[in-house]
Amino acid sequence: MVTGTMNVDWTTWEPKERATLLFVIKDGQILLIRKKRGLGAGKINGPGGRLEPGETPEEAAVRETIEELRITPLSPEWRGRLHFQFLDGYSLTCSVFVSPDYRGIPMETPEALPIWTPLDAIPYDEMWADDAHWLPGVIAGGEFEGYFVFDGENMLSHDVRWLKNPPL
Ligand SMILES: Nc1[nH]c(=O)nc2c1ncn2[C@H]1C[C@H](O)[C@@H](COP(=O)(O)OP(=O)(O)OP(=O)(O)O)O1
Repeated sequence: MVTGTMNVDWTTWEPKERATLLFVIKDGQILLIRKKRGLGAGKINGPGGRLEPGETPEEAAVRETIEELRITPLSPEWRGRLHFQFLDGYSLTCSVFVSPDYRGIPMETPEALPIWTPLDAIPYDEMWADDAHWLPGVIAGGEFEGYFVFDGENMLSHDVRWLKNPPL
């Protein structure tokens, strides 16, 4: 439930939509995208998008990566779940996966431009504001649940709970 002061009761919270993010991490680099359309157009992120009816999050993460970059991510591992409440009432949950390998060659599509990025040079200032709070821990091998309130692109609150391998 959402109140005027935006205190969110996450125990009863239900997202309006479900989506995914997938990061291929290989040879000291992470495969990011410049998103060309949809929610967060212009930002750097991982490939991903909303689930289609009947899909599991893992199936959607693989499908979206094929659609956006023309590669097939291999052995995706579930690493976390993001919960976003927006002030305008929109809400979204997003399952995060990591793949250690892939088949194919990343290509630009109408949806995304692939950007191989060294792990020590991730451009957090061009990404959604929550990413800096959980992506370093995911790269370090952690699993998490993250809870965020946004006003448009402005992050109002963040709470990241590590389930496994919390970052030091
Ligand atoms: N605060 C946030 N931090 C983050 O890292 N990713 C976010 C985010 N808010 C949304 N996303 C990502 C998750 C998901 O991959 C994507 C959902 O955006 P959209 O609903 O626009 O989906 P797309 O247009 O990419 O795909 P379709 O569902 O195929 O239309 O945006």
